[in-house]
Parts: sequence; C-alpha cells; structure tokens
Amino acid sequence: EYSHIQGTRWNKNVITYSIGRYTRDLPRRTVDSLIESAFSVWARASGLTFVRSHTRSADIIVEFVTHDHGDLYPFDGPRGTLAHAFGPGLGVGGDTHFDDDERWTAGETGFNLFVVAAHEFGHALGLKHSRNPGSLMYPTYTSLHPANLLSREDVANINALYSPVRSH
Ligand SMILES: CC(C)C[C@H](CS(C)(=N)=N)C(=O)N[C@H]1Cc2cn(c3ccccc23)CCCCCCNC1=O
Ligand SMILES: [Zn+2]
Repeated sequence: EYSHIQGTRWNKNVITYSIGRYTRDLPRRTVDSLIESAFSVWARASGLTFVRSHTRSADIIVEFVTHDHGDLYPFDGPRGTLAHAFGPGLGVGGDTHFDDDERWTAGETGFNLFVVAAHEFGHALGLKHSRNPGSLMYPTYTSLHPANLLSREDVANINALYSPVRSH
C-alpha cells in the first residue's frame, strides 16, 4: 500500500477539472462532452467523482497546446507524441495536455479525442503503461472501440490504487 507516498494517487474522492485552451478541430461543446465521457470511464471503475470547474485552481487542467508550452515536455508537431499528463499531485499534478498539431476527431479519422483522453486520465490518476496491447494504458495509440475501453487489467490497476468498485 503506497498511498502514503505523495504523487502515486489522489488522496480525495472528488477531483475537479477545468478546460483551458481548446482545439479548433472540434466544437467546444463536443470537446466538453468527450472530456466528460473520458472522465466517466474512470469514475465508473474507481468510485472517484469528477467535477468540472471554470477556475484555474482545478486539480486537473486540460489544454490543447503545441510545441513549447511552459512545461519541460514540448510537443513534436503532427503525429509522434499525441498528448501527456502529469501524475497526481498539487500544482501541475494531473494536468493533461493534448498536442494541437494533431487532427482531433470524435470519430474514426485522425486521432479520437475520447480514446486519447481516457488514456491520459489514466496517467493523471496514477496509472503507468501496460504491456498488453488490449489495454487502454498500452503506450501506443490504437483506435480502441469506445464501448469496452478498459481491459480487466485496467480495472484491476485502478482498483489497486483507489477503493475497489465492481466493474459491472
Ligand atoms: C497512447 C497515446 C494515446 C498517448 C501516448 C503518449 S503518453 C506520454 N501519454 N503515453 C502517445 O502519444 N504515444 C505515441 C507513441 C508513438 C508511436 N509512434 C511514435 C513516433 C514518434 C514518437 C512517439 C510515437 C509511431 C508512429 C505513430 C504516431 C502516432 C501515434 N502516437 C503514439 O501512439
Ligand atoms: Zn501513456
């Protein structure tokens, strides 16, 4: 049980998020709903609650940025790395950045924002990568079917970090 070590998990059940800079690839309301859906994937499996806030004091700040964007991990233009997220913690902890040089979509072409966001929020909750290609936390993008995004391994890993909840 490592929960006493700061940074491996959030030590609260209600986590706030806010959306800063948007992408021009999708309507804002579409981005809002895809981000909300990606959080709800983890809410169902972890028992955590995600609440949207409109202030920059939220736990998780979600933004679309390019190249150098104020952290030590500049993006690389089209393709390559699609996004990154900081692990749980204060300040930059949990913050999630999407590379706006990618083509973000709600469907099959380009990169599916819902699928990528769900992967990133796994990192923002403290999950590492999986070696299982069927896992959401596999290190490379695969157009997973949104219906069954989480593998049994993903559910087991989030349960190991947070209060276990039946995955019905
Ligand atoms: C799993 C994602 C949602 C998030 C991760 C980033 S992270 C930090 N959150 N784990 C990601 O972007 N992985 C790269 C990994 C990657 C694949 N290639 C690359 C070529 C160059 C650089 C990186 C890559 C080969 C070419 C395909 C490039 C497009 C797809 N890119 C990826 O899958
Ligand atoms: Zn990753």
